[in-house]
Amino acid sequence: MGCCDVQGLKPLDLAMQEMLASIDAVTETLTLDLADALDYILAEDISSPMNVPPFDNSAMDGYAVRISDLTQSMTLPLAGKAFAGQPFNGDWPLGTCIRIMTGAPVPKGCEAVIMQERTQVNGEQITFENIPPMHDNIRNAAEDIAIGQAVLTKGRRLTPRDIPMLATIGIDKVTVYRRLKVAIFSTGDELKNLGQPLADGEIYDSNRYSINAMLSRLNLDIIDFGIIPDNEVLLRETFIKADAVADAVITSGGVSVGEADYTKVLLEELGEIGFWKLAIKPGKPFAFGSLPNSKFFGLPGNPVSATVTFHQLVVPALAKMTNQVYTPTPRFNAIAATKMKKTPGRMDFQRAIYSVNAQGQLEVVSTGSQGSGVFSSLSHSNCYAIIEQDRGNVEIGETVTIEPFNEILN
Ligand SMILES: Nc1nc2c(c(=O)[nH]1)N[C@H]1C(S)=C(S)[C@@H](COP(=O)(O)OP(=O)(O)OC[C@H]3O[C@@H](n4cnc5c(N)ncnc54)[C@H](O)[C@@H]3O)O[C@H]1N2
Ligand code: MOO
Repeated sequence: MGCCDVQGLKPLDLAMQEMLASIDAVTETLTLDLADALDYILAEDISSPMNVPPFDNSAMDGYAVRISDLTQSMTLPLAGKAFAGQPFNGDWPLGTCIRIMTGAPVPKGCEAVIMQERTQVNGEQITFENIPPMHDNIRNAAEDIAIGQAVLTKGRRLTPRDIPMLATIGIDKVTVYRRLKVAIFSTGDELKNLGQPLADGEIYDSNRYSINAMLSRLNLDIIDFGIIPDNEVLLRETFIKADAVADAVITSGGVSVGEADYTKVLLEELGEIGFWKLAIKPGKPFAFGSLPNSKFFGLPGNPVSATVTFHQLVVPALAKMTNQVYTPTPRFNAIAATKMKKTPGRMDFQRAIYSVNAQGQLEVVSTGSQGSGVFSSLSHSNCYAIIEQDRGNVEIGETVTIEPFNEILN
């Protein structure tokens, strides 16, 4: 078949390629006031309708001068004032200077602005310490952005840096893609909601908290169906309801091979399996597929596996669904300062802590137990140590790839 390794596990890069290729992005757009557009995905290219700054203006509070006047005399009488928003529009006689404030348009003929700290003021007579270079302290029209220049492109997620950029060029409405609707539920008879006492064999549902928290970092609508017990009829009903209202359905649990693991069976019955079983650790039984109206992401029940697979696979998939031009999180080489146990066969996303050592090098230590149920290992970490599929144990001093956590986990 050529798609999988000997254990029938699909390598992560192949799974990512297949998953992203099968995802269609939403096409519906809406027009929003700029102030409401944070975190939406831009559905248009934006070029500037104006120059920024729109006019030559002063970078300092001081005095507008002509250089030729200063070569005659270092003391010039004052001939007027220019404020930001109140330009000097009068006649500017030769041999005089104009008082000017930061941001005020420079008067016609001005060759430099001298900051007031470099002057002595004696009534209306201003004495300058030295002759400045041409154009000193003048901010040129269009030096930031020229009219017609490309500013932001389609597919950009609007950040707190982009909103003021668009305000600067006078854009008050933007066309963006609509928010995704994402349905989530946890499966498992053993799961209880917070606030309820635990009977023997029961645990709290923490996966919906991690999925909800990570989804909250993205700009989308969450429809939470709660905990669904391991009951095929109830699960089928919930799959159908979730698919009817959402663009993406995300579940946790029930994807393994146990007797109560119905997720894969229902996905096969109601839709189509894209893949199931990846060569990654944690997260081997991650399932991806299509339902009639939505894409389906089945996260493994183990809490670390659910978080890691959501972070590594579902976040890029949701980005594609919203038309976002997605930039992968940067990875770096670091020196292992502890041993890391690893069996060849799957790509490990071990939980680790990176820091800069006394020699200025990146170094990484393991957070200890790497069990998929040991959530404290993730809670204490600040990065993944990503150990290649075919590699074995990592010894102290070896180089290992790290991925510091991005804004989804921080
Ligand atoms: N015979 C095999 N058994 C298992 C395999 C396997 O290949 N063969 N894979 C293991 C791996 S790897 C994982 S990961 C898990 C995945 O199992 P499921 O997705 O079916 O999840 P569950 O069995 O429902 O639960 C696993 C574990 O996680 C706890 N859990 C489930 N949901 C939640 C939740 N919402 N919040 C907190 N904890 C949760 C659950 O109680 C179990 O302890 O399968 C292995 N087994
Ligand atoms: O691969 Mo499972 O996700 O280790 O726990």
